[in-house]
This record gives sequence, structure tokens and C-alpha cells, in this order.
Amino acid sequence: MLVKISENNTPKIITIGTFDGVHMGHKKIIKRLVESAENSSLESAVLTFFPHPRMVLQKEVGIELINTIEERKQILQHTGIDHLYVYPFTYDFSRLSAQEYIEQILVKKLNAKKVIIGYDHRFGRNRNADIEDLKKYGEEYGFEVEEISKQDVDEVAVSSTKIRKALKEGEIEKANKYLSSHFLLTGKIVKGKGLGKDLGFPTANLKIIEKYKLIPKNGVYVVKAHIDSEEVFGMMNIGYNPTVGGSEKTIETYFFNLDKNLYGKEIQIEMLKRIREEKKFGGVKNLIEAMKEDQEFSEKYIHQLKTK
Ligand SMILES: Cc1cc2nc3c(=O)[nH]c(=O)nc-3n(C[C@H](O)[C@H](O)[C@H](O)COP(=O)(O)O)c2cc1C
Ligand SMILES: Nc1ncnc2c1ncn2[C@@H]1O[C@H](COP(=O)(O)OP(=O)(O)O)[C@@H](O)[C@H]1O
Repeated sequence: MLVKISENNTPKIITIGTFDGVHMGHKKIIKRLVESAENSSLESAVLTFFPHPRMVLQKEVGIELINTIEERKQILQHTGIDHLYVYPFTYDFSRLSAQEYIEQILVKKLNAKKVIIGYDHRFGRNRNADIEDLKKYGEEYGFEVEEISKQDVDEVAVSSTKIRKALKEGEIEKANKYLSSHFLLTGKIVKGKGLGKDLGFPTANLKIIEKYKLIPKNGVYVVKAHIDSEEVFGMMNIGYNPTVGGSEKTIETYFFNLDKNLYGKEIQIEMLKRIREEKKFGGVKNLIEAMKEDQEFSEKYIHQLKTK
């Protein structure tokens, strides 16, 4: 699934990484890449890999990523870069020596003339090579290496790991701050238990096919989406619906001021704010009361957002 190894062999300035989340720190590097390209005759390119090395090498089943590969591509494509390459990370690829990787991918395929990279980047079989090796290869193959210092990296104090932890703990605002954008869920609206309408709160059930996508902690959240190009807000519940004896984990949203058949639609939902835990109420009457309170809370929050 090599997304795009360009046919044009233009000289490029590139940066390389997994970029899960495309967070503040990633964006800072990419900004430097784009600016550097603008000040030279080079085109900017990001090289990223999929599946995640841990999915391939450790055959990790429980791996959870902030973004699906489609989301990662979507976000990266809006950063102003000229080219995005999603290289298939296969077992064979992981066996390439540092020199083979540099020669075959960076030099021959990408025509790299400059690489911007963090001080701790490692690459090649068993991650044997480091930035000093990269500089040495740069001299041999004719590309420059710009190192992002430890100080520059530490200054941002953000990592994909920290963001994953915040999401697992339901700290959506903290995660959004680190991401410097809203955490996204992307999927298709499918049929649920058919109870929502009777409760007075029809809920669109989101099905996410990527098993590796990290789902934030169960609970109720304020969310936003674009449906048929219109911005709509809503309240989402992630969990098992214990009050009505649900057995499957669902991600369902009641959208405010909307009355539309959403079945089959592909949508992307931005998570904004956590409201509360999911609870087992004594009955549906109490559940409906709680949902009304959730709506009031959400409307106040949205009002504040709009008047900020
Ligand atoms: C904002 C919101 C909050 C919710 N909170 C809870 C909750 O705390 N406990 C619970 O059992 N179900 C909760 N639900 C889920 C309802 O039980 C669910 O919407 C209902 O069962 C309809 O399911 P259906 O769409 O599969 O028909 C909540 C749903 C929404 C939209
Ligand atoms: N404001 C709204 N928010 C969410 N879904 C809505 C809304 N208005 C209409 N719908 C439709 O109603 C469906 C949800 O109804 P519901 O009774 O909860 O059934 P289900 O259990 O199949 O989700 C949604 O999938 C969507 O097609």
C-alpha cells in the first residue's frame, strides 16, 4: 500500500517518522520542513510507515493508535507539505540494513537532498543506525542532515504516549491541547438497538473498522461533526449502555438540532469535552433525566465556545 512514491524525481527535503497523532511536536518539525523547502529549490516530503512496526515485528494484537492510517494521511496532507509517502512496513522492509534503506528509499526513490530529523532517530535493521550514521551516509550519498536537538524536542514536552494515556483516562481536553487539534473518530453510521428514538434521543451509532484505533475512556462527551457540510454539535456516549442491558461496546451520538437519516453515512466526529462517566441508572426515566442534563451541560459549553 505504497501511497505515493512520486514518479517525478524532484530533489526533496524530507522528514521521517510514525507521526501517530500528528501532534504539536510533529507539527513543529513539519513546519520547519515546509519553511526550509520554501527557502530552497527543494520540495517537502514526509515519509511515514504503515502498519506500525510493532504490529509487524511483535505481532502486537492490543496495539492502539491515536489515528487510523486514513486519519494520519488526512491530517498530514493539510500541513502544507508537497509529498506524502506511506511506505508499507513489512517484515522484509524491516530487514533492510541502514545502508540499503538509505540507498534504496531515501536516495533512489525519494531523491533526498536534505533530511530533517530528531536527535534520537534510529533506523535500519534492528534500529542499528543513529543520526551520526545518517550524517555519514549523507556525505557519501550527497544529502544534508539537519538535526532537531534534544532541547527543541523537550521544549514541546509532548509525546504520542502521553496523548494515548490522556485519552485512556478520558482527559480529552489535555489530549486536544497536546494534539493542537481535536481528537477524531472516523467511521460509518450503523443500526443500533433501536431504543434511542423511544427515549427521545435518537443516537447515531459509529462503527470503526480499524481494530487498532484507540477509543477514549467510556463516558459521555461533547462532540462536533460535519454532516452534509454543516457543522453540528452533539453528545456522545462511549460504553455498554448498562441501564438497558447492553452487551456490546458502542459509540453513539445524539446530534442537536438535527433530524436526518444517517444510516450508512461515513462521518468524522471531533471530541471536545468529557462530561461524565457512563452509569447504570435504576431505569430509563433516570437515564432520560441524565441525558437532559448532559444536553444542558453541552449547550452551555458550546455557547461558551462560540462566544470565546
Ligand atoms: C449523551 C448520552 C449519555 C448516555 N449515558 C448513558 C449512561 O450513563 N448509562 C447508560 O446505560 N446508557 C447511556 N446512554 C446510552 C443509552 O442507553 C442509549 O442511547 C440507548 O440505549 C439507545 O441505544 P441505541 O442507539 O442502540 O438504540 C447515553 C446516551 C447518550 C447519547
Ligand atoms: N439528531 C439525531 N442524532 C442522531 N441520530 C439521528 C438524529 N435524528 C435522526 N437520527 C437517525 O436516527 C438513528 C438513531 O435512532 P435510534 O432509535 O437510536 O436507533 P439505532 O439504535 O438504530 O441507532 C440514527 O442512526 C439516525 O439515522
